[in-house]
Amino acid sequence: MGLLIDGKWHDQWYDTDKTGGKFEREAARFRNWVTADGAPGPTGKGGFRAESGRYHLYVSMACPWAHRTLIFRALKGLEAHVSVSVVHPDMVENGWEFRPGDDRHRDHLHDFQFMHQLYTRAASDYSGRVTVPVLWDRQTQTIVSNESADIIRMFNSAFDEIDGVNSGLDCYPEPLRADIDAVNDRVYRAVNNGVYKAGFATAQDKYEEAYRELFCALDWLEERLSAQRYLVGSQPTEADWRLFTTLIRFDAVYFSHFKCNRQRIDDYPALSAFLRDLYQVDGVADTVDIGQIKRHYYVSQRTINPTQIVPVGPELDFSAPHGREQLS
Ligand SMILES: N[C@@H](CCC(=O)N[C@@H](CS)C(=O)NCC(=O)O)C(=O)O
Repeated sequence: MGLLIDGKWHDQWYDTDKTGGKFEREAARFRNWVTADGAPGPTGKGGFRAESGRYHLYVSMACPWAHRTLIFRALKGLEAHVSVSVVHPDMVENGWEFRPGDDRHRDHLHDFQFMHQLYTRAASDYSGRVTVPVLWDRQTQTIVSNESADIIRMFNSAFDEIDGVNSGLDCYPEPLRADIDAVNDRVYRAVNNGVYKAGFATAQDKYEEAYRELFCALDWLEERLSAQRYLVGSQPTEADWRLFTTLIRFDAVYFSHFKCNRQRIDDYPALSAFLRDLYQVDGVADTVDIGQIKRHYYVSQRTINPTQIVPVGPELDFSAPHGREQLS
């Protein structure tokens, strides 16, 4: 675990001293957008036109933020148009790594050994954390974006004119945007990032604050999902998928490793059925790898789990019936 300073790798854990033990996530630095015609998007510069075969996505199967992008790639039928490389789940002194020679964990474009080499290829003096996901442009040899919230919006619509893309699916429909944004905002703060705020806190009060905010939000989501099948509207939207990637990791990792242990998702009737409902959407199960998820957190975060022992349980069955059809 470390970061780049002026293009040089430094092995260091998150610095929570200056924030009194509170974990604060660093903002992503590459914020350009792929658009249908290459015009600039909401941030960054233009020149990134949606083209089949031009872009490459770097992910970890363990990472909830990268997971969002894999789900959108699958739902939108982008597999043939946006290629993927997967880093190895162990993220230790060199940060995210590839394993040249291991086809499952190779950098298919450069055969780099470390993810930080990709960042310095894009910006030789880069300072900051080296995170996944990354959307890479083969044409200009740079990082388009390392912000998952933006990448899923690009995948949702920018490639729609390309043959074979599922252009009929819109997970961020115009009339629902304000509601989706409002749900996203709370879910991000209290749930997606909330589990990390609890797990990475180095002061008791900061952990407890995050814990309370997290379960208060999960109670609110449970109530909302007891009356409706999806968080906003009558089809799954971005809001559902953004919640999904945290829920699927919760009982296996966040409950124990991050001490988010008031209750499991399995103990919430609506949230657990909602989780199974989304898991059973075509193409989604293939994006879920519980083995890599557990391995990454328990092995990589040695300040939390110094023995690096990976728990065997819990038993999880996301394929069981969800019974939520009648809520549609
Ligand atoms: N804002 C980023 C956050 C991505 C992120 O923090 N990814 C984690 C993995 S789950 C990571 O790569 N962490 C490495 C580090 O912080 O050094 C996004 O949503 O794309």
